[in-house]
Amino acid sequence: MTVAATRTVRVVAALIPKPEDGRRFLVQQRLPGGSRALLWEFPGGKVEKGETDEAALARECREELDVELAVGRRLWEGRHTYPDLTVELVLYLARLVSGEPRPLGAHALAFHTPAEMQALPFCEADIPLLNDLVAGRLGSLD
Ligand SMILES: Nc1nc2c([nH]c(=O)n2[C@H]2C[C@H](O)[C@@H](COP(=O)(O)OP(=O)(O)OP(=O)(O)O)O2)c(=O)[nH]1
Repeated sequence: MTVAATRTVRVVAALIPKPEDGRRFLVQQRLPGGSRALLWEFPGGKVEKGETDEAALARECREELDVELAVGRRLWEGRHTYPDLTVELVLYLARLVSGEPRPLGAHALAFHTPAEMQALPFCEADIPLLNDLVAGRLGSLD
């Protein structure tokens, strides 16, 4: 039996605290119809060739949310293999510098606490991340 190797992509994601409310963070619901349809995720996307993680995250959030971000420290990194794709997921702390998030590339946007996120249907790659976030294992999020 041969097992086809899936494509591997580096995906950067942002943990963005709600302004004036450090307990809640921005999450987005994926569009219907595509891969991982209607599952929730952190804003971000694939890193392009020659791009830094920080530049990719700022570009994705400009394109998908119409906001400018200040990207801070790396919080978490993990790998997950879906049937179609292997994702190297890297989460960064980020702050909104300007703009109000708009769902330009998502079905919905919401601010939630980590415990509330655990009750949502989230992308599988994020489950260990959410466990660490809820348990306070990502360190200071200020
Ligand atoms: N932005 C983001 N993507 C995530 C997370 N968790 C997770 O599994 N992913 C997956 C979903 C997508 O397959 C991929 C991100 O690719 P993308 O944002 O460019 O979205 P896309 O719809 O073009 O992706 P795809 O069809 O190629 O899978 O990583 C997350 O927390 N944030």
